[in-house]
Amino acid sequence: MAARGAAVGAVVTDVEGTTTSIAFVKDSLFPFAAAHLDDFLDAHGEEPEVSALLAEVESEVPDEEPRATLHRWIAEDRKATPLKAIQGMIWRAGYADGRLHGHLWPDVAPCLRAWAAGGVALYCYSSGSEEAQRLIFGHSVAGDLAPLFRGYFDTRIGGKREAASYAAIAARLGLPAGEILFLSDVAEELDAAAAAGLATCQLVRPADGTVAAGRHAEAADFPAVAARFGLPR
Ligand SMILES: CSCCC(=O)C(=O)COP(=O)(O)O
Ligand SMILES: [Mg+2]
Repeated sequence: MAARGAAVGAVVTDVEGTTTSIAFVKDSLFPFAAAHLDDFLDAHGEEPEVSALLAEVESEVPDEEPRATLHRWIAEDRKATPLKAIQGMIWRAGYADGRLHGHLWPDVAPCLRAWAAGGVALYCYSSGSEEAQRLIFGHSVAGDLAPLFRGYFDTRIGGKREAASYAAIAARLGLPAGEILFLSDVAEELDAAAAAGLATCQLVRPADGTVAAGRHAEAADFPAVAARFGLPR
């Protein structure tokens, strides 16, 4: 269960299912990446950054062509770090020319603005790459929210269901773990954060069909998070 009483100095938020609808990620972002993967690899596959990511894919699945592995991983919604990095690079062009706009639930932007203005340090931790996180907030339906965030963490720091990842994030923030509030829709991620000493709150958004786990504080939207944890409003 979430710690109660310690003032929240920082909020670390998940994206899919927390700030953003699951449908946007699954029905817009992932199909966009799948549709443009081949063209992207044809154009950029020899560039050092991309070829290093392809080598990572190949080292994980040596008996399959990396391009086929990436297509399969997209279809399976695998949270594999090199896939996530390549997806972010593909989405970059879509956000830049207006084919993509980052979905945010309407309650999210006003709260993020109020929390940042009130001195709460905002961070993001998602399976999506750091670039994908900057893009979704930087090109959001509510405008450019990227300046509100002090930092972004992806699975390069560790998996979202591992307590060590949250301990590493707390160390990077330089705050006691109990003063950091982690928001997510996924109970196993919240379990890991709580095991590292972070305060936790599960976003249980009816529109996403999230099921309450019953072992963390719960909120249906960001204003309810603010009310529960005494955040600026
Ligand atoms: C950061 S936008 C892309 C989201 C994504 O690729 C993903 O896998 C969602 O994972 P999350 O950890 O935000 O639930
Ligand atoms: Mg999520």
